[in-house]
Amino acid sequence: MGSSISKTLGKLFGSREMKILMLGLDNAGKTTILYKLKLNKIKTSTPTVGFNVETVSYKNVKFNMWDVGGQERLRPLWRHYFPATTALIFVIDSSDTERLNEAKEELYSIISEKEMENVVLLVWANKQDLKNAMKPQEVSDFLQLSENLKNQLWCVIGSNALSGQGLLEGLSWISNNTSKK
Ligand SMILES: Nc1nc2c(ncn2[C@@H]2O[C@H](COP(=O)(O)OP(=O)(O)OP(=O)(O)O)[C@@H](O)[C@H]2O)c(=O)[nH]1
Ligand SMILES: [Mg+2]
Repeated sequence: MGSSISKTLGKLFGSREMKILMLGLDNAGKTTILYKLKLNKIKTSTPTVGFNVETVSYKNVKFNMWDVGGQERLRPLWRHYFPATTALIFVIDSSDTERLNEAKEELYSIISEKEMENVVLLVWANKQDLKNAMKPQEVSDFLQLSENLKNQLWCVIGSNALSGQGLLEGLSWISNNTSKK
């Protein structure tokens, strides 16, 4: 009841709420991104075992952001977080070129799931501040999304979780590319 009233009010005032699922290999920067957006602070984080969830409000949208641990032994748990996801954010450490192929395989295994076929996909090519980081376009080419994702909206944006560069741009892209109904 309360939730349906708030949804109706939300529609009147143009605000929306959506579930965002943030995944990616361990050490990609997911938790750092979450708390930079939520608190504008760099929280020294240890690897996530389980998940963190925070609501980030931006431009009349409440993004309920789920950040799930990315260590290999935890990845089989990812699918439990799929239901009701509007947007998938896949975070990549652009300086970890040795594990880029592993990241690509994990990304494709997520988006090939039936439950995820209608989500919009944002890839944050993170750690752009590092000298050896691949540029967003290089990450994008490597992932071959334009060849393989014909029916899904997707975008690759460079980010630096420490300074916040690229983070709000990513949320804006999600907001602009999801239904306003
Ligand atoms: N230089 C740089 N370091 C970053 C950036 N983003 C995150 N880091 C660092 O990368 C390390 C891992 O960050 P986390 O946010 O814990 O990574 P995670 O993706 O949550 O890892 P799991 O919880 O194991 O899945 C930390 O030491 C962060 O400070 C970035 O944009 N630039
Ligand atoms: Mg984490």
